[in-house]
Amino acid sequence: MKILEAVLTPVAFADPPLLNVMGVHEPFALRSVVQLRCEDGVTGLGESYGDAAFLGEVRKVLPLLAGHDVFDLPGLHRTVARALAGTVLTDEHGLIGGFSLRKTLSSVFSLFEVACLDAQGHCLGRPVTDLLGGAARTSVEFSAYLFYKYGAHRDAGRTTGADHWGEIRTHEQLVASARHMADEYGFGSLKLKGGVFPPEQESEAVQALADAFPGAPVRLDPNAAWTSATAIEVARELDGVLEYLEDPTPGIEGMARVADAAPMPLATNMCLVGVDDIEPAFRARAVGVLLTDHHFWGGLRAAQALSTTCESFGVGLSMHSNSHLGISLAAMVHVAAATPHLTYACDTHWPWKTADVIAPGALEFRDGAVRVPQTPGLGVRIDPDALARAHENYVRCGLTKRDDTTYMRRYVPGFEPNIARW
Ligand SMILES: O=C([O-])C(=O)C[C@H](O)[C@@H](O)C(=O)[O-]
Ligand SMILES: [Mg+2]
Repeated sequence: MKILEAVLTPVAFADPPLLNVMGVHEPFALRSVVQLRCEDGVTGLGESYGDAAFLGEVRKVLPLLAGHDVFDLPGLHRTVARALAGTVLTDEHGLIGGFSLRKTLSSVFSLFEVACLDAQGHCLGRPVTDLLGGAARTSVEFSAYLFYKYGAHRDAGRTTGADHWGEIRTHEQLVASARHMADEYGFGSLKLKGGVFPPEQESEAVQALADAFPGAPVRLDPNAAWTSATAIEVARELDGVLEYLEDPTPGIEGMARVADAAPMPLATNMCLVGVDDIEPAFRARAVGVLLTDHHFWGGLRAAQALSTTCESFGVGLSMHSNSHLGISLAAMVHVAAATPHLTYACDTHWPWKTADVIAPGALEFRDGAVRVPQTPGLGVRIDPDALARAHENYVRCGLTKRDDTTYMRRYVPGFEPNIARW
């Protein structure tokens, strides 16, 4: 099954003003959509990051794909490596850890690997899960991803685009947002994105969530906003309340110090973000739960392989998420379904978006889980009108990278990221 043409469409979709350690989400989140047009009318879909630097690397690969067999993934890897030739992509936010040649290659390869697997599935008439060795589960559980947020966006001093969530700052507002999400999606576990307010406030917020949802597992992710001493203090305070504590402090060494004293496991999508980090992080016992993400781990097969690695070392495994659309959710669901050692409900930003590029109906949440599509490939199709609208958003919004910190300065002049602030 040969690729005839690879088409890249940069897209943007409305994103609420969600707060994190780096600042606040801008009015649009950027993504890339790739369509591999293949023989026999087959199209393979992939989705990933949409900032200009990433798109620039993806564009180097596009012209090399015509004639490539979608079943030759090692050959695809060599082609991508050749096209990128030593580039290291960085980002402004560092929310998914450090940068490296390998991570850059893994990120760009992933976009095309997913699209090839989708095309393979269409060619064979089998879902992607089957191509990954079969389903370990028929549905994939997700947690409610809670954020503090502003009530509306700010466009050069003007307040615009209020959303139905309203402001989320107080414990009451946070619990109400969790209730809303749990009612609408049926989520059984909760994750709070922290690193926004002082640790005492976020610790009390977690307690308020635990009180409001008795028995529901709760996680807190301050994205390395704390020193290791503070992290140990908060971890002890939340003994018996938190299912796991995610990236409380920067670096493998700091995480190891906290892990040694914390009563609950530490999870990460920041200090262990590629194969080169596995040995040092596991040796230091810095991590109890690895949050994989096929977008930067090198595709669905590389993410799936972490199942064996983590199980061998007694480390739990779950999944990280950035703002994403339906092609990515489908990919996340298929790889999670085909990952035997998946030990916690996965993350998704899904509830925060209001539009998509895929035709509705393929992916639905029931009781906090998405049923694994049984149709060929990823099981999702592009809605051409929706894709055109999302591309128009991209052109009109004028954003070329994610920069939560600069945008935050419209709300808080002089704001600096909260990394290791407390
Ligand atoms: O678990 C995480 O660290 C993330 O999901 C990082 C994200 O970028 C999140 O903080 C966000 O979207 O603000
Ligand atoms: Mg995280």
